[in-house]
Amino acid sequence: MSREKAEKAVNVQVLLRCRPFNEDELRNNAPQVVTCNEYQREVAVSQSIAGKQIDRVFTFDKVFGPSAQQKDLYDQAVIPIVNEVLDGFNCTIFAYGQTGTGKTYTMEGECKRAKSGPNGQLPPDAGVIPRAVKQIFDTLESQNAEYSVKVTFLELYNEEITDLLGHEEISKVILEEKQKKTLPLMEDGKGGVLVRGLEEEIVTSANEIFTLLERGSSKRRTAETLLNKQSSRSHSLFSITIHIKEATPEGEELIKCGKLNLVDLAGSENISRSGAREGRAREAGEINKSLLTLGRVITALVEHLGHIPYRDSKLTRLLRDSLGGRTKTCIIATVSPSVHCLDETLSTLDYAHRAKNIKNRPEVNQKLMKSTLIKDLYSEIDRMKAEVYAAREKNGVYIPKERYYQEESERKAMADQIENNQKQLEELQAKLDAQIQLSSDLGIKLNNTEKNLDQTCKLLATAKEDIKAYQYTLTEKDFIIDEQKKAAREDRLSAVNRSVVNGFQADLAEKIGSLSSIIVASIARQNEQLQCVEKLCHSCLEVHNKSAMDLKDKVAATRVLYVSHIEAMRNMVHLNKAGIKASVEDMLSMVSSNFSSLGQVFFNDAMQKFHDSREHTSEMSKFIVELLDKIEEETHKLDCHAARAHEAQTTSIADFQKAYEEQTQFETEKLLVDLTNLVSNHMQRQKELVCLGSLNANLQLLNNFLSNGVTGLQVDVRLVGLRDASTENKAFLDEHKSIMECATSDAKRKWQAFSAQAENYSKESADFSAAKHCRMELLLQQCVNTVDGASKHWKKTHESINEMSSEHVTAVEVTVRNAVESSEQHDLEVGSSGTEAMENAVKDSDDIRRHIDRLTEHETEAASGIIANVKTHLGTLKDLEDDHAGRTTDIVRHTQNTFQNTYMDDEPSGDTPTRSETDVPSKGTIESLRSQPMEALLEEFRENNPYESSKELKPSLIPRFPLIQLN
Ligand SMILES: Nc1ncnc2c1ncn2[C@@H]1O[C@H](COP(=O)(O)OP(=O)(O)OP(=O)(O)O)[C@@H](O)[C@H]1O
Repeated sequence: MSREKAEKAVNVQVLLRCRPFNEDELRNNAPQVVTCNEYQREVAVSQSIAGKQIDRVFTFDKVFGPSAQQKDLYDQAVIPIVNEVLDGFNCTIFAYGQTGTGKTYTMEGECKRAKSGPNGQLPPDAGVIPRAVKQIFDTLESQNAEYSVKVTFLELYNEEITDLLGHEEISKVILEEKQKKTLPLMEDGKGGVLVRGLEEEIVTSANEIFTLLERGSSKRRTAETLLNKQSSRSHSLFSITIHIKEATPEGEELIKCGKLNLVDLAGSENISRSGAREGRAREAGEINKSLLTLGRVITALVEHLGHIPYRDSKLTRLLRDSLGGRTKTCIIATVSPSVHCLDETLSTLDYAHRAKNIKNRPEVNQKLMKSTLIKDLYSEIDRMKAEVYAAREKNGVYIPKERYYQEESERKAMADQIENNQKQLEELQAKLDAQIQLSSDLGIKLNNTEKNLDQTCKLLATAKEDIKAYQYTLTEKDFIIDEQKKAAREDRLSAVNRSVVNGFQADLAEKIGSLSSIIVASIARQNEQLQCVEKLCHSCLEVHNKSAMDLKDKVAATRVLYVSHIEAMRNMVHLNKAGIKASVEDMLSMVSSNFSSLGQVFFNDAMQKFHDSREHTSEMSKFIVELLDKIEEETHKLDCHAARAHEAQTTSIADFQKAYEEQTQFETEKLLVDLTNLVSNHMQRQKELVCLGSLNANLQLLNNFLSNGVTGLQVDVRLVGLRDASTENKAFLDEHKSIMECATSDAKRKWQAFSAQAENYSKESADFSAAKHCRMELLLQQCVNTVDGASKHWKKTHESINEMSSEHVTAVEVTVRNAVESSEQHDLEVGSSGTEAMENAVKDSDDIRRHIDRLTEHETEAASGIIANVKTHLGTLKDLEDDHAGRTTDIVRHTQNTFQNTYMDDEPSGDTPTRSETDVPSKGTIESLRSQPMEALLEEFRENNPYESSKELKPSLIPRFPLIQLN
């Protein structure tokens, strides 16, 4: 192969299509074993081999999974091929796969009547053939080219070819088929095949081809029924040849030629699976012949063997150019996803995978000039005529010279090869004979060796039996000797052991006695200490109770004090009120007496003034009454507040006391219960003399518990509550004091205003009196002459009026001053009583706080006492524990010493020299020997050790350990 040609070589393109599950598979719920990865162009097949799941992965040029549509496959894989046909290449597409995997579906499609619809669209199920036809015609039409298209549609069944486009009546075809069985095959001059009698239909439109296809398919179906053919066992070949007219720039006409072969192969399954029986075996064989030859052709092409067996089947002869020739080839392998087809799927995948390695050297068909083409056709006709003539005349086959020479040389080469093979065969035969001779010699030797081996084995068995008997006798002897030796040694050792054990027992009893007395003493001490703790707890409780009682008394006393204070204040207020009321009444009565003593005639104006003054006085009196009411109200409020404060304090103290008592009681009870448990646990543990370490844990528990008890007295919270209540009281009293101060200053102000006004009134009335006096003097002067006697009288009257006025003013002044003084006094009293009450409250609060502090101190002292006590107790227990530990270690050490050093048993040691004591037996030995003579010993030995089981010693003869018996 030249370099240029090798460069042009292209691999056969192999696609894989996996169909979806069919209804049967879905109904049977068949597991899926094929997985397609279209993107990676991989197909994975899951196999279960020896219980292991193994995946085999195959890679192809393109992979179409179950969901791939007809259009997808066509667009991605076939369109480029059809374009190449239109460019003048010859291309072939094979569909290869097991029956029922979709070869026909892929090539033809479900819709046999694949005629395009009104808008030229094909149905979605249309396969490769209708789509290719449509693409070809669409392209030619769009190019406005001059073209001619020819189609052939053949069926290859049982190595017989049928033209599916023949115009004969079906019955005629069947008759011909039955008579001739086959259409004769002639070879053309170029190594291709010419099928005589085939009709090449010249068509002008896609629809015409669809009609022809339909006719061909129906012919096939009829033949299937009438001739009992099975379409799955036939190969179908649809070819479409295109001639397109082109013109050179010089105006010469050229013909471009391209051919597309679309082959739907028979089912690839083996004969047994295809259901071939008896009469059909030949048929199946023939089918296989085509497929097998196809496989062999592929192998030869892949392995670059010199001879490619195209001629061995009609299929390979028909498609010779598509396999390793100048044609571009594509194989579509079809598989099922189901586990039921696993074997066939794997075989298809292997087959298709191998086919990937076939290399073709596609060449574009030379464009022929029309004249050349016509010339060629004429010469073709001549050649064919010559062939026919030669066939008729020579009653044989006409073969062109070149072909003859080529075949002759091939034949010669094959003859040479056969000769070579023959020689190789002979050499191999000689080698085989030599090997057979060698193996027969070896067989004889092997027989002899086997015989020898049998004899040796028998001898060995006899020797083994003898050895066993000797060993038994030897063991018998050993046993007797051992028994005799043991008896002597046992006597001695048992005496020593007994004294050691007795000594040890006494020692142990003494130690245990002293230990138990120590434990009893320690328990008594612990009891004492625990009682001490209990007492401390009781005293603590008493202190608490006493403190609580004191607190109660203190609070009650405070309350009484408060009540008495408030009562005193209330009395004082009443007193003041009564005094003020009385002085006002005095004043009123005085004013009214003055009023009555003045003459109605002369003192109308003065009366008016006095009337005003009385109104002012009554207003003042009202104000004072109001003031007193206010003071009373404030006092009442103070009283209420004091009662509330007292109540709150009493409640909080009672709560505190209750909580404190409960907590103390609970803690004490818990403490006692825990202590009792602890003591009983401890006693129990002491008795068991083990687990001394747990004492520490118990003591730790006790310590924790007591510290919890102390910290559990949460008095601070309640103290804070009391303090808050006192502060609240103080704030309230402060507020009350400020109210009282306000009221007092207000009253003062009013009194001052009132007294000023009263003074004014007095002055006015004095002025008024003076004016009257002057007027009266004038009148008197005028009437002096007339009323002498009356002069003295009026004088007296005037004097008496003056006197009365001054008296009246003085009396009012005195009254007012008294009222002011009493008010000030009252103010002072209220102030002092408020201060006193406040001081009392503060003092009481401080007392309570101090009392509680003292209480806390007492408690802390009591708790520290308990802790100190417990610490002492802990120390004592630690000493106790150390003491116990020391003593226990003594016992253990002593025991170890006794059993490891002092105690001895009947264990044979290598150090003991072989003594001659057997010769001089002790008394005990003699006795034992007397009671057990040799025969008896032998009998005992044989009874315990029958000859068959002489290898195993009876348990009684196994040496015992010294402690087994003691414990
Ligand atoms: N990709 C697919 N999508 C949908 N249906 C499919 C597909 N492939 C095959 N089938 C269906 O599976 C059934 C068998 O398919 P088909 O007749 O094409 O198989 P085959 O390989 O040509 O079998 P045989 O060797 O017997 O001719 C048909 O009913 C077809 O419609």
